[in-house]
Amino acid sequence: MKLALTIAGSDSGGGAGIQADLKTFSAHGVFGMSVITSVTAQNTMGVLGIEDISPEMVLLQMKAVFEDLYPDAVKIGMVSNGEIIRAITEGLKKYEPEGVVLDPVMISKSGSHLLKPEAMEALKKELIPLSLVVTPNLMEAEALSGIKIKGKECMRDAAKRILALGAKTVVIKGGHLAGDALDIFYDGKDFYEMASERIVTQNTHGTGCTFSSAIAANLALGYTLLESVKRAKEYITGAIRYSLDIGHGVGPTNHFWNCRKYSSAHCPANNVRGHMYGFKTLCGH
Ligand SMILES: Nc1ncnc2c1ncn2[C@@H]1O[C@H](COP(=O)(O)OP(=O)(O)OP(=O)(O)O)[C@@H](O)[C@H]1O
Ligand SMILES: Cc1ncc(COP(=O)(O)O)c(N)n1
Repeated sequence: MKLALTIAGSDSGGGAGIQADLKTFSAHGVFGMSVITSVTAQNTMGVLGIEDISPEMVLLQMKAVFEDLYPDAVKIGMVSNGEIIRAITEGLKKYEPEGVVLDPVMISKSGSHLLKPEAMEALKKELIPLSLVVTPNLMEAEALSGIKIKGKECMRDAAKRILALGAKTVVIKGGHLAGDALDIFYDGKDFYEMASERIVTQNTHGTGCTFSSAIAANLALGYTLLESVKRAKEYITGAIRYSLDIGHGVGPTNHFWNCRKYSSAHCPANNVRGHMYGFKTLCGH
Protein backbone atom coordinates (compact mmCIF):
# COMPACT_ATOMS: atom_id res chain seq x y z
CA MET A 1 0.00 0.00 0.00
CA LYS A 2 1.27 3.47 -0.89
CA LEU A 3 0.76 6.30 1.60
CA ALA A 4 0.25 10.02 1.05
CA LEU A 5 0.00 12.87 3.53
CA THR A 6 -1.84 16.15 3.18
CA ILE A 7 -0.83 19.11 5.34
CA ALA A 8 -3.70 21.56 4.82
CA GLY A 9 -6.81 23.23 6.14
CA SER A 10 -10.13 21.52 6.77
CA ASP A 11 -13.12 22.56 4.63
CA SER A 12 -16.32 21.64 6.48
CA GLY A 13 -18.19 21.67 3.16
CA GLY A 14 -15.96 18.85 1.88
CA GLY A 15 -15.08 20.46 -1.46
CA ALA A 16 -11.54 21.75 -0.90
CA GLY A 17 -8.67 21.39 1.58
CA ILE A 18 -8.03 18.20 3.54
CA GLN A 19 -11.35 16.70 2.46
CA ALA A 20 -10.67 17.10 -1.29
CA ASP A 21 -7.13 15.77 -0.79
CA LEU A 22 -8.21 12.62 1.07
CA LYS A 23 -10.90 11.91 -1.53
CA THR A 24 -8.31 12.31 -4.28
CA PHE A 25 -5.88 9.94 -2.53
CA SER A 26 -8.65 7.34 -2.11
CA ALA A 27 -9.68 7.66 -5.76
CA HIS A 28 -6.08 6.76 -6.68
CA GLY A 29 -6.03 3.77 -4.31
CA VAL A 30 -3.51 5.53 -2.04
CA PHE A 31 -3.87 5.52 1.77
CA GLY A 32 -4.41 9.11 2.91
CA MET A 33 -3.26 10.79 6.14
CA SER A 34 -3.67 14.37 7.33
CA VAL A 35 -2.01 17.12 9.32
CA ILE A 36 -4.63 19.81 9.85
CA THR A 37 -3.27 23.37 9.92
CA SER A 38 -6.53 25.25 10.27
CA VAL A 39 -10.23 24.55 10.59
CA THR A 40 -12.47 26.53 8.27
CA ALA A 41 -16.24 26.79 8.59
CA GLN A 42 -16.92 26.73 4.87
CA ASN A 43 -19.40 25.63 2.23
CA THR A 44 -19.98 26.16 -1.48
CA MET A 45 -20.94 29.78 -0.82
CA GLY A 46 -17.98 30.95 1.21
CA VAL A 47 -15.85 30.89 4.35
CA LEU A 48 -17.73 31.72 7.56
CA GLY A 49 -14.74 31.50 9.90
CA ILE A 50 -11.16 30.28 10.29
CA GLU A 51 -9.48 28.91 13.40
CA ASP A 52 -5.78 28.10 13.17
CA ILE A 53 -4.32 25.04 14.87
CA SER A 54 -1.36 25.81 17.17
CA PRO A 55 2.10 25.31 15.60
CA GLU A 56 2.94 22.80 18.36
CA MET A 57 -0.09 20.69 17.42
CA VAL A 58 0.81 20.90 13.71
CA LEU A 59 4.29 19.57 14.50
CA LEU A 60 2.88 16.89 16.81
CA GLN A 61 0.58 15.66 14.02
CA MET A 62 3.62 15.46 11.72
CA LYS A 63 5.51 13.49 14.38
CA ALA A 64 2.57 11.09 14.76
CA VAL A 65 2.44 10.45 11.02
CA PHE A 66 6.15 10.37 10.18
CA GLU A 67 7.28 8.26 13.12
CA ASP A 68 4.79 5.51 12.33
CA LEU A 69 3.24 5.70 8.86
CA TYR A 70 5.98 7.38 6.82
CA PRO A 71 4.31 8.86 3.67
CA ASP A 72 5.54 8.17 0.11
CA ALA A 73 4.52 11.71 -0.90
CA VAL A 74 3.30 14.88 0.80
CA LYS A 75 0.95 17.61 -0.38
CA ILE A 76 0.91 21.00 1.38
CA GLY A 77 -2.08 23.32 0.97
CA MET A 78 -3.45 26.07 3.24
CA VAL A 79 -0.78 27.04 5.81
CA SER A 80 -2.45 30.17 7.22
CA ASN A 81 0.34 31.93 9.17
CA GLY A 82 4.08 32.27 9.69
CA GLU A 83 4.24 30.17 12.88
CA ILE A 84 2.49 27.25 11.18
CA ILE A 85 4.87 27.58 8.21
CA ARG A 86 7.85 27.44 10.58
CA ALA A 87 6.43 24.34 12.33
CA ILE A 88 5.94 22.59 8.98
CA THR A 89 9.45 23.59 7.89
CA GLU A 90 10.87 22.12 11.09
CA GLY A 91 8.96 18.88 10.50
CA LEU A 92 10.05 18.64 6.85
CA LYS A 93 13.71 19.22 7.78
CA LYS A 94 13.51 16.59 10.50
CA TYR A 95 11.69 13.87 8.56
CA GLU A 96 12.98 14.71 5.03
CA PRO A 97 10.13 13.39 2.85
CA GLU A 98 11.00 13.24 -0.86
CA GLY A 99 7.96 14.10 -2.92
CA VAL A 100 6.67 17.38 -1.47
CA VAL A 101 4.00 19.09 -3.59
CA LEU A 102 3.33 22.67 -2.46
CA ASP A 103 0.06 24.31 -3.48
CA PRO A 104 0.67 27.90 -2.31
CA VAL A 105 -2.96 28.58 -1.37
CA MET A 106 -3.52 32.30 -0.71
CA ILE A 107 -7.15 33.34 -1.29
CA SER A 108 -10.22 31.10 -1.64
CA LYS A 109 -12.42 31.32 -4.73
CA SER A 110 -14.96 33.02 -2.52
CA GLY A 111 -12.41 35.74 -1.62
CA SER A 112 -11.24 34.85 1.92
CA HIS A 113 -7.55 35.15 2.86
CA LEU A 114 -6.37 31.62 3.64
CA LEU A 115 -2.77 32.83 4.00
CA LYS A 116 -2.20 35.88 6.16
CA PRO A 117 -0.50 38.44 3.90
CA GLU A 118 2.39 38.81 6.39
CA ALA A 119 3.15 35.08 6.02
CA MET A 120 3.97 35.42 2.30
CA GLU A 121 7.70 35.89 2.95
CA ALA A 122 7.87 32.76 5.14
CA LEU A 123 6.09 30.77 2.41
CA LYS A 124 8.62 32.01 -0.15
CA LYS A 125 11.76 31.67 1.95
CA GLU A 126 11.01 28.54 3.97
CA LEU A 127 8.52 26.25 2.25
CA ILE A 128 9.27 26.78 -1.43
CA PRO A 129 12.92 25.62 -1.19
CA LEU A 130 11.82 22.39 0.51
CA SER A 131 9.33 21.46 -2.22
CA LEU A 132 9.77 19.19 -5.22
CA VAL A 133 7.09 21.07 -7.14
CA VAL A 134 5.12 24.27 -6.49
CA THR A 135 1.68 24.64 -8.14
CA PRO A 136 0.50 28.30 -8.08
CA ASN A 137 -2.57 29.52 -9.91
CA LEU A 138 -2.19 32.75 -11.90
CA MET A 139 -2.84 35.07 -8.97
CA GLU A 140 -0.47 33.13 -6.72
CA ALA A 141 2.18 33.06 -9.47
CA GLU A 142 1.86 36.85 -9.79
CA ALA A 143 2.30 37.26 -6.02
CA LEU A 144 5.32 34.92 -5.93
CA SER A 145 7.04 36.24 -9.06
CA GLY A 146 6.12 39.91 -8.77
CA ILE A 147 5.02 40.13 -12.42
CA LYS A 148 1.60 40.57 -13.99
CA ILE A 149 0.60 37.50 -16.03
CA LYS A 150 -1.32 38.19 -19.21
CA GLY A 151 -0.61 35.09 -21.26
CA LYS A 152 1.67 32.15 -22.03
CA GLU A 153 4.92 34.10 -22.28
CA CYS A 154 4.31 35.75 -18.89
CA MET A 155 3.56 32.31 -17.40
CA ARG A 156 6.98 31.12 -18.57
CA ASP A 157 8.66 34.23 -17.19
CA ALA A 158 6.88 33.80 -13.83
CA ALA A 159 7.91 30.13 -13.72
CA LYS A 160 11.59 31.14 -14.09
CA ARG A 161 11.26 33.68 -11.29
CA ILE A 162 9.58 31.16 -8.97
CA LEU A 163 12.38 28.70 -9.65
CA ALA A 164 14.81 31.41 -8.62
CA LEU A 165 13.13 31.37 -5.17
CA GLY A 166 14.52 27.86 -4.70
CA ALA A 167 11.70 25.74 -6.13
CA LYS A 168 12.97 22.63 -7.92
CA THR A 169 10.12 22.65 -10.42
CA VAL A 170 6.92 24.61 -10.89
CA VAL A 171 3.52 24.14 -12.55
CA ILE A 172 1.72 27.38 -13.27
CA LYS A 173 -2.00 26.66 -13.56
CA GLY A 174 -3.82 28.63 -16.20
CA GLY A 175 -7.30 27.77 -14.96
CA HIS A 176 -8.09 31.47 -14.62
CA LEU A 177 -6.92 32.49 -18.13
CA ALA A 178 -9.36 32.74 -21.04
CA GLY A 179 -9.36 29.96 -23.65
CA ASP A 180 -8.03 26.44 -23.08
CA ALA A 181 -7.09 25.46 -19.51
CA LEU A 182 -3.34 25.61 -20.08
CA ASP A 183 -0.84 24.65 -17.37
CA ILE A 184 2.91 25.08 -17.81
CA PHE A 185 5.47 22.82 -16.11
CA TYR A 186 9.06 24.07 -15.84
CA ASP A 187 11.99 22.12 -14.43
CA GLY A 188 14.69 24.74 -14.93
CA LYS A 189 15.56 23.34 -18.37
CA ASP A 190 12.45 22.62 -20.37
CA PHE A 191 8.88 23.87 -20.47
CA TYR A 192 6.02 21.41 -20.95
CA GLU A 193 2.56 22.66 -21.82
CA MET A 194 -0.51 20.75 -20.69
CA ALA A 195 -3.77 21.97 -22.16
CA SER A 196 -7.32 20.75 -21.92
CA GLU A 197 -10.46 22.30 -23.31
CA ARG A 198 -12.08 24.75 -20.89
CA ILE A 199 -15.12 23.13 -19.28
CA VAL A 200 -17.99 25.52 -18.85
CA THR A 201 -19.18 25.07 -15.28
CA GLN A 202 -19.49 27.18 -12.18
CA ASN A 203 -18.58 24.18 -10.02
CA THR A 204 -14.83 24.54 -9.57
CA HIS A 205 -14.49 24.59 -5.77
CA GLY A 206 -11.35 22.69 -4.80
CA THR A 207 -9.79 22.37 -8.27
CA GLY A 208 -6.33 23.45 -7.09
CA CYS A 209 -6.47 21.13 -4.06
CA THR A 210 -7.58 18.21 -6.22
CA PHE A 211 -4.84 18.84 -8.80
CA SER A 212 -1.98 19.09 -6.28
CA SER A 213 -3.12 16.07 -4.27
CA ALA A 214 -3.45 14.07 -7.51
CA ILE A 215 0.21 14.91 -8.26
CA ALA A 216 1.14 13.69 -4.75
CA ALA A 217 -0.95 10.50 -5.16
CA ASN A 218 0.80 9.69 -8.44
CA LEU A 219 4.24 10.39 -6.94
CA ALA A 220 3.34 8.03 -4.09
CA LEU A 221 2.40 5.41 -6.70
CA GLY A 222 5.91 5.70 -8.15
CA TYR A 223 5.34 7.76 -11.30
CA THR A 224 8.00 10.29 -12.30
CA LEU A 225 7.24 13.92 -11.51
CA LEU A 226 6.36 14.83 -15.12
CA GLU A 227 4.20 11.73 -15.49
CA SER A 228 2.50 12.54 -12.16
CA VAL A 229 1.71 16.08 -13.32
CA LYS A 230 0.29 14.80 -16.63
CA ARG A 231 -1.84 12.21 -14.87
CA ALA A 232 -3.04 14.82 -12.37
CA LYS A 233 -4.08 17.06 -15.27
CA GLU A 234 -6.12 14.18 -16.70
CA TYR A 235 -7.68 13.54 -13.28
CA ILE A 236 -8.62 17.17 -12.59
CA THR A 237 -10.09 17.58 -16.07
CA GLY A 238 -12.47 14.67 -15.44
CA ALA A 239 -13.19 15.84 -11.90
CA ILE A 240 -14.25 19.25 -13.32
CA ARG A 241 -16.12 17.79 -16.31
CA TYR A 242 -18.29 15.76 -13.93
CA SER A 243 -18.20 18.30 -11.08
CA LEU A 244 -21.12 18.21 -8.68
CA ASP A 245 -23.99 20.65 -8.77
CA ILE A 246 -24.61 20.55 -5.02
CA GLY A 247 -25.03 23.37 -2.51
CA HIS A 248 -26.08 26.89 -3.39
CA GLY A 249 -22.77 28.30 -4.61
CA VAL A 250 -19.65 26.97 -6.34
CA GLY A 251 -19.99 23.18 -6.30
CA PRO A 252 -17.04 20.77 -5.83
CA THR A 253 -15.00 18.49 -8.06
CA ASN A 254 -16.15 14.89 -8.48
CA HIS A 255 -13.79 12.14 -7.31
CA PHE A 256 -15.89 9.27 -8.65
CA TRP A 257 -15.67 10.26 -12.31
CA ASN A 258 -13.05 7.74 -13.36
CA CYS A 259 -13.76 5.01 -10.90
CA ARG A 260 -12.85 1.98 -12.99
CA LYS A 261 -9.45 3.37 -13.90
CA TYR A 262 -8.39 4.60 -10.50
CA SER A 263 -10.19 2.41 -8.00
CA SER A 264 -13.19 0.19 -8.63
CA ALA A 265 -13.79 0.14 -4.87
CA HIS A 266 -14.98 3.74 -5.10
CA CYS A 267 -17.31 3.28 -8.03
CA PRO A 268 -20.81 4.43 -7.15
CA ALA A 269 -22.12 1.34 -8.95
CA ASN A 270 -20.90 -0.57 -5.89
CA ASN A 271 -23.11 1.64 -3.80
CA VAL A 272 -26.81 1.89 -4.60
CA ARG A 273 -26.92 5.35 -3.04
CA GLY A 274 -24.43 6.51 -5.69
CA HIS A 275 -27.20 6.17 -8.27
CA MET A 276 -29.59 8.10 -6.09
CA TYR A 277 -27.13 10.96 -5.87
CA GLY A 278 -26.69 10.88 -9.63
CA PHE A 279 -22.90 10.54 -9.83
CA LYS A 280 -21.73 10.45 -13.42
CA THR A 281 -18.70 8.36 -14.28
CA LEU A 282 -16.79 7.67 -17.47
CA CYS A 283 -17.23 3.93 -17.01
CA GLY A 284 -20.91 4.38 -17.76
CA HIS A 285 -22.46 3.46 -14.42
N1 LIG B 1 -13.02 25.44 -16.39
C1 LIG B 1 -11.99 24.61 -16.44
N2 LIG B 1 -11.91 23.66 -17.39
C2 LIG B 1 -10.86 22.80 -17.45
N3 LIG B 1 -9.83 22.82 -16.60
C3 LIG B 1 -9.84 23.76 -15.62
C4 LIG B 1 -10.90 24.70 -15.48
N4 LIG B 1 -10.65 25.49 -14.40
C5 LIG B 1 -9.48 25.06 -13.89
N5 LIG B 1 -8.97 24.04 -14.63
C6 LIG B 1 -7.74 23.27 -14.36
O1 LIG B 1 -7.83 22.88 -12.98
C7 LIG B 1 -6.53 22.89 -12.39
C8 LIG B 1 -6.56 23.84 -11.20
O2 LIG B 1 -6.44 25.16 -11.70
P1 LIG B 1 -7.00 26.45 -11.03
O3 LIG B 1 -6.37 27.57 -11.79
O4 LIG B 1 -8.48 26.39 -10.96
O5 LIG B 1 -6.38 26.31 -9.59
P2 LIG B 1 -6.69 27.12 -8.32
O6 LIG B 1 -7.19 28.48 -8.66
O7 LIG B 1 -5.50 26.99 -7.44
O8 LIG B 1 -7.85 26.31 -7.68
P3 LIG B 1 -8.49 26.66 -6.27
O9 LIG B 1 -9.22 27.93 -6.52
O10 LIG B 1 -9.33 25.49 -6.00
O11 LIG B 1 -7.37 26.86 -5.30
C9 LIG B 1 -5.58 23.30 -13.50
O12 LIG B 1 -5.08 22.13 -14.12
C10 LIG B 1 -6.46 24.08 -14.46
O13 LIG B 1 -5.96 24.14 -15.77
C1 LIG C 1 -9.24 24.70 3.51
C2 LIG C 1 -9.17 25.23 2.13
N1 LIG C 1 -8.06 25.01 1.39
C3 LIG C 1 -8.00 25.48 0.12
C4 LIG C 1 -9.04 26.19 -0.44
C5 LIG C 1 -8.92 26.74 -1.83
O1 LIG C 1 -9.93 26.26 -2.69
P1 LIG C 1 -10.88 27.23 -3.56
O2 LIG C 1 -9.97 28.26 -4.17
O3 LIG C 1 -11.52 26.34 -4.56
O4 LIG C 1 -11.86 27.89 -2.62
C6 LIG C 1 -10.18 26.41 0.37
N2 LIG C 1 -11.24 27.09 -0.08
N3 LIG C 1 -10.22 25.93 1.65
